[in-house]
Amino acid sequence: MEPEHLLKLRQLLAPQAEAPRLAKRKAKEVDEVQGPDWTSRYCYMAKGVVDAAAPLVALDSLAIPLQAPVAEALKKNGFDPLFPIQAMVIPLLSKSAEAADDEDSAYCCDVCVAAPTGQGKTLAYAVPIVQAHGTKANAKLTLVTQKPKWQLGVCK
Ligand SMILES: Nc1ncnc2c1ncn2[C@@H]1O[C@H](COP(=O)(O)OP(=O)(O)OP(=O)(O)O)[C@@H](O)[C@H]1O
Repeated sequence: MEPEHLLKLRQLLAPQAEAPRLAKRKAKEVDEVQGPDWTSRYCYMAKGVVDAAAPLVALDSLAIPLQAPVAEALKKNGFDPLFPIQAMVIPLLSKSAEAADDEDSAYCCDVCVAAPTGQGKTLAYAVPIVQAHGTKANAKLTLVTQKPKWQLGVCK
């Protein structure tokens, strides 16, 4: 019998006809996601949170104000208001970047952001990186992104 990981790999590489069935199963798994075990601070947003009823957040009302050039660039490019995940994650990561050297701070932590495709994760982590580098010559912010390329190919 084939080992499970090889079976999974084979399914992921299956021809297009297999894709819709696999995509459906994956979407179900997303609803039951468990937090990561490598950090106590993570943010998970349920599927469909960015719909007509979800409150968008005006840039100027963020818990921590953005640096003026960053806010200006976001507005100029049509990213005001922010999606909910951005309004949650940007202030948290900005504080986390500031507290990187202070191990006593509650914000000195890893942050895991998990949300279905299209919820605005890219800016949620990119904005704090730009901000951190704008204020500190030696900003300590490490980013690891996991891109489910196969899933994206099926969803989009
Ligand atoms: N605040 C915003 N206002 C308007 N459009 C936005 C905003 N934030 C992101 N977008 C747009 O929404 C789309 C989805 O955003 P993004 O690609 O960041 O989502 P994602 O969660 O990273 O998705 P994926 O998991 O596919 O990478 C993009 O076209 C992006 O330009």
